[in-house]
Amino acid sequence: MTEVVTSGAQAKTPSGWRVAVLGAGAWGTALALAMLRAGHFVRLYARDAETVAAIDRGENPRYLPGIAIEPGIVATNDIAAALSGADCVLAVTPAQSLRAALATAGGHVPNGVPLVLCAKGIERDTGALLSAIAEESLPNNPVAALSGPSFASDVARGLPTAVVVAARNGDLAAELAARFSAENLRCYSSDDLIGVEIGGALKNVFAIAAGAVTGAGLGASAQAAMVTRGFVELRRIGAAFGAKPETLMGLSGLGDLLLTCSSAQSRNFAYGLALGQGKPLAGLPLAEGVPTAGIAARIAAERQIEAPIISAVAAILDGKVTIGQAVTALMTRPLKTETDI
Ligand SMILES: NC(=O)C1=CN([C@@H]2O[C@H](COP(=O)(O)OP(=O)(O)OC[C@H]3O[C@@H](n4cnc5c(N)ncnc54)[C@H](O)[C@@H]3O)[C@@H](O)[C@H]2O)C=CC1
Ligand SMILES: O=C(CO)COP(=O)(O)O
Repeated sequence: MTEVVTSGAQAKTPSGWRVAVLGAGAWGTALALAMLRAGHFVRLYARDAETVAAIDRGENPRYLPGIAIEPGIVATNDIAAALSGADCVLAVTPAQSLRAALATAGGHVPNGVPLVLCAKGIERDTGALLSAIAEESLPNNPVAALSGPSFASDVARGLPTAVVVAARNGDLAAELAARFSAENLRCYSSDDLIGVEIGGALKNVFAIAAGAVTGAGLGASAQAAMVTRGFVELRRIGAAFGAKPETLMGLSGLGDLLLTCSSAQSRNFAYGLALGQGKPLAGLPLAEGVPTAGIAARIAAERQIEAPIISAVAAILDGKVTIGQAVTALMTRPLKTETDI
């Protein structure tokens, strides 16, 4: 599976893989840089020629403004060229575009190579987890997920970051984690694919809630209460899907909640902030929690899982209730034992 490429900036170490990254937005570009630094030969697929040209110039101003893209990444808008001979594929489109992206990529992904899902979300129309979409779209490729507290700009700048790589096969997860790790990217491994996916998908919904709490001026105490009780909902939904509780206590659950519920650098938090401040929402950058909130609320209702914060976020986003009404409803719910998970 490995090949030593000896020419120019694309030279790779003997242990380097040919890694294809699908999606040249903020996270795809950051991960392409991380893979390059880990010694891999990287091809980055962008749908538009403009992004390819920008990356060739050493920048991606639309998605990672102000960050220099090191030479060595081969950008292309030719999907066949991006995937030809790949040892590993990273899918880094938005969650709602994954199915379409894999349909385009499908015939070009070499059989048997791992497909690593790097998006965070649940498919709005079907309720499918991204691993289910991947296993359906590419049945001949083992599926993994990379998740955890990791802002694209931090990773692109090479700041120290820890993530988790999960696959149903723990040996595959460990191999991917070892191959992806580099000086400033520490990858833990896990065999709890579903737990890692659910943590990454649902934290976005709570990040919107956290932004809204801040934007509406409800105070730091409300913020802490919301994140804590949100975590309870995450654990309930995770349990219903068979996730291990310790996974949700890890980087892809608690870790990413801590990051994105406390920083306006998070696009989901920023979306909630604008919502709480009554500012316009149109034109804001991708906030994966928006489509995920509605479907997560539906899944919770169908499975009779108590998830009042997720339901409140979905109802606010649908314009069915105001933030004030949602807070009143949450505060006046029947009292209960805290440990009643
Ligand atoms: N930006 C971040 O800090 C992080 C993002 N993520 C996750 O990664 C996913 C992608 O996020 P970003 O890259 O930040 O979004 P982005 O909005 O910066 O970029 C999305 C990219 O996907 C491309 N795209 C959309 N549909 C496509 C398709 N069908 N085929 C090929 N490319 C397609 C777009 O052209 C764009 O370049 C999201 O699920 C997000 O939650 C995860 C960790 C960190
Ligand atoms: O998932 C992320 C960091 O771990 C990025 O969060 P946002 O999509 O909210 O910016």
